[in-house]
Amino acid sequence: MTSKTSLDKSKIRFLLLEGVHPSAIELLRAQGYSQIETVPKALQGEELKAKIADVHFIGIRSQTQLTADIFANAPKLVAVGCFCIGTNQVDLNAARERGVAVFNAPYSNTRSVAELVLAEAILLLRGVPEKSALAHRGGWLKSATNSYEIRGKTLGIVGYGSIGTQLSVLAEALGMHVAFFDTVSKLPLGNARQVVKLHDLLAQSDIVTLHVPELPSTQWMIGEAEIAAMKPGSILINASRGSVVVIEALAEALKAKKLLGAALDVFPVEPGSNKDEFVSPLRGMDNVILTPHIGGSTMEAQANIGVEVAEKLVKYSDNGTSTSSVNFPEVALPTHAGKHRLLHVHRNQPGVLSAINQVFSDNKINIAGQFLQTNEAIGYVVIDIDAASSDLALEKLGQVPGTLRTRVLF
Ligand SMILES: NC(=O)c1ccc[n+]([C@@H]2O[C@H](COP(=O)([O-])OP(=O)(O)OC[C@H]3O[C@@H](n4cnc5c(N)ncnc54)[C@H](O)[C@@H]3O)[C@@H](O)[C@H]2O)c1
Ligand SMILES: O=C(O)CC[C@@H](O)C(=O)O
Repeated sequence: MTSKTSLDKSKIRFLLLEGVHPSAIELLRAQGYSQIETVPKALQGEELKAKIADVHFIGIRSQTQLTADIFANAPKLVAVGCFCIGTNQVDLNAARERGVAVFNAPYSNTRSVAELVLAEAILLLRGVPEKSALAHRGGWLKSATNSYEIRGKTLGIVGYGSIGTQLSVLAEALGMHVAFFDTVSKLPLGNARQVVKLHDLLAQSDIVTLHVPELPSTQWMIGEAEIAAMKPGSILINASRGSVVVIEALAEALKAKKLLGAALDVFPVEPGSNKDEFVSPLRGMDNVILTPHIGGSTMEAQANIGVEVAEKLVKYSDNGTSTSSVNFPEVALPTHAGKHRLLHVHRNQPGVLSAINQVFSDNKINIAGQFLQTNEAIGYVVIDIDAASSDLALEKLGQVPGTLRTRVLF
């Protein structure tokens, strides 16, 4: 071994925020990583900049905003683990520009969200939130008025992805009719049917539930006009992102009794920790279920997410495998026993690959294995070579125009 460039595992620092499940920490430790700092809440601003400046991997959930400014203060950062589905809290382009790979857990909490939504639909159709709140204040509302079975009702799902489809199957098992709206043509499961226009879906659903990602096209997609298009006496459920619903329009519709009730798990502004105050125009409305962004917060989901994302970070750290990254070219790599592995992340521009190959031919370095994948913005080349040449090759690769980041593993 001649090189001192591969960072020893004992020096690789992880920062895990927002109460990432201990299963992640256990897995990292079992894989030989010992420098793991945990913080139970989200960090922001100067506090986040100070912490991220020194770490190689950061783990977050939905509250920590990783902006271009934050990435500019993270010179050592190799990868981000989002211990959740949503990645809207991360500036994925800024990460990519710095050669930082971002991973998430696209499936582990989907069942938890689907179960919560169904439970809320049942409780709201029975008027349970108001009846329970009244009973807590000493009241007694034994009445069938505005109480309905879920059987035979139409569930309108907006966004028929991992969560929407699970919900579809579970809802049909309870005897519901399912209709959905999605911008992409989707195979309907069971007897579900796709509706072409959002407003048509809204007009025919007894319960509308939102399962779209946060995107420019989904921002405020449910506003005054959409709520007006909903059936009188119907229910709105949002467990997607707070930016999807215009909360003031919803509050007005609830006050006007246009809607029977609503359940919200996500909000335009959410407290960063359990100690901060939750502020919303929906506070105090007994026919509204308000939950603190816990759609995916079950012991099962969090434990699975901890393992899933930690495994992805370990694979990327140990071996360079970037499979299922949300912003990075995906490369599944074999082991590299006996060889040094060079990782080169570069802008996807003409001439970079030939310049890389030139480094090896000019310096007479034999390539034992080479792997390449590109996306529209960056390229990721992995090259296995003999240990004796790795210091020189790494230095030369770093000088190739268009280079964003280099690493060596052995
Ligand atoms: N409340 C929680 O705790 C919680 C937990 C998990 C996920 N989520 C949120 O739920 C979202 C959905 O999760 P998923 O796993 O089902 O995602 P997914 O990517 O599998 O599915 C999203 C679906 O929305 C569709 N879509 C995109 N834009 C649309 C538009 N403008 N109109 C209609 N459909 C559109 C997509 O085509 C896709 O089918 C996540 O992005 C995340 O923000 C919240
Ligand atoms: O656990 C969280 O903070 C986010 C959960 C959910 O919104 C997700 O995107 O998976």
